[in-house]
Amino acid sequence: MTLTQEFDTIAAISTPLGEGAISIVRLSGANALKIAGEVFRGKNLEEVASHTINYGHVFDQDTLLDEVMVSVMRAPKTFTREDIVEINTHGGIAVTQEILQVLLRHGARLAEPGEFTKRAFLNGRMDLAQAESVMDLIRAKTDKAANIAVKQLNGSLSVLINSIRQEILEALAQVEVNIDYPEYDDVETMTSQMLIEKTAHFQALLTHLLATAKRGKILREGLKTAIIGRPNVGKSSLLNQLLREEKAIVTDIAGTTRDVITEFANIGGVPLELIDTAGIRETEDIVEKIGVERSVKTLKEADLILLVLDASSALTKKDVELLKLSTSSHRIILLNKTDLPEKIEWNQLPEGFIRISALNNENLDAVEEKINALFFAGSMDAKDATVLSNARHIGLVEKALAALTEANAGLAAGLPVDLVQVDITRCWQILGEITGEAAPDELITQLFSQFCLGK
Ligand SMILES: Nc1nc2c(c(=O)[nH]1)N(C=O)[C@@H](CNc1ccc(C(=O)N[C@@H](CCC(=O)O)C(=O)O)cc1)CN2
Ligand SMILES: Nc1nc2c(ncn2[C@@H]2O[C@H](COP(=O)(O)OP(=O)(O)OP(=O)(O)O)[C@@H](O)[C@H]2O)c(=O)[nH]1
Ligand SMILES: [Mg+2]
Repeated sequence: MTLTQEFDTIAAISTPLGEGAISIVRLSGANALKIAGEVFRGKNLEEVASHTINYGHVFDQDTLLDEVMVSVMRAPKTFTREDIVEINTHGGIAVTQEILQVLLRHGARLAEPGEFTKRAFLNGRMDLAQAESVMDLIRAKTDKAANIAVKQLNGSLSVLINSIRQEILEALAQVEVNIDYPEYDDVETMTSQMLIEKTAHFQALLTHLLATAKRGKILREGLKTAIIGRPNVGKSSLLNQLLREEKAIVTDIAGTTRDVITEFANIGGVPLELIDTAGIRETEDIVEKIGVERSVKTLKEADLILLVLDASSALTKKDVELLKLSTSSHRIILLNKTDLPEKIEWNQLPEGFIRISALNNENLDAVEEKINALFFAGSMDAKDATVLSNARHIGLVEKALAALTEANAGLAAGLPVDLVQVDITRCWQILGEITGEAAPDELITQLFSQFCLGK
């Protein structure tokens, strides 16, 4: 049984400030019931059963403030592990603020941002990764991002990190045993061999976890997708089709799109940040020239390139150049205008192109399927996989992996075991910062300060 820490009683409005049906003012701490009882007229809150909701009125001295429902939850089975009282008021800025103010006058202290969740963490109800997931969940913009966060709230990442840390600890303990009780003369060699295998194993685990970070980032931020091609091949028409909306101007004049246009589209649950670019060609037009330069830059920064070619004309020098320029990245080649007689030389194209007609909305499903296959290879449906998505966690796993890589290389180069032990211990320490087991106070203060008020 963990003992909770003693803190003063805090209060805050836990719902968004605005006109709504109901707002909640929350109290947490040893005096929550006493303070609420002083302003509430109805049943005696200090006597009602735990986890009940109670009807009554809130008064400021003799002035009636609101008709309310009050939830009473006694420690330790609560979100913060302290006594919690939640006053459900009529949603409205003035009423809710007034009730908060009267609670403050009766001895509660205004909570800092994230302080309820911070107490849940400090009182051992959840670890740091779980607490952070509360914020990730609130900020999630798509259902898939929310799905990652709620799994983390349930402890999936913490369980994984804890088990890796435990394995590392066991390996380190084995080193101690070998050193203290050398049964064989070549104990140093044996220990070193064991650690080479172990560190390689841990490297594999962390590398695997890091690989999920890319997916997490895409789901959170969207996939930067550049639509490129020479003028007039149908890039803007494709953008409009994927958006199912006439966003970009389409004309038969080459050089219609002068600047980069960015729009978000939801393609099979994957948020795409679609970037329509100015057709790439040599040009003397100064405005178009800047547009073309930006297109080339966009192409270099994109996660995905949709290279559009005109199937109704023979390949041009520019097409060939663009094919070369875009090979290194994730690229899908689209042969557009297949509704017209085709003149493009198929045999000069790399395999895997898709024939479409942006004009007639033909075969765009195949484009969506290909995007999913390229980035998620079926893994979008792997609902139970733990995904790294929080930037702080990604950074720490990278650091932990670097420490292991150093250890492994050191062992391979014949460094003494006790030197390498330092790196492995550091890796264990760094991973502990994810769950908060080895997190410095300043970090904790800073993390929770980014929360919203009342959380
Ligand atoms: N009204 C209200 N709704 C809310 C919250 C809240 O604080 N108040 N939450 C706040 O984020 C979320 C729910 N999260 C919660 C998490 C744990 C406990 C809790 O009491 N845990 C106890 C076990 C309770 C039981 O099993 O009966 C515990 O862990 O000991 C409550 C809420 C979302 N909805
Ligand atoms: N037949 C046919 N015409 C198309 C197709 N897609 C686009 N077009 C036409 O091609 C012309 C150019 O289309 P846009 O979408 O403006 O081409 P773009 O690549 O954005 O051109 P720039 O912005 O100038 O680089 C327009 O007249 C479109 O209607 C298609 O699939 N079939
Ligand atoms: Mg265009």
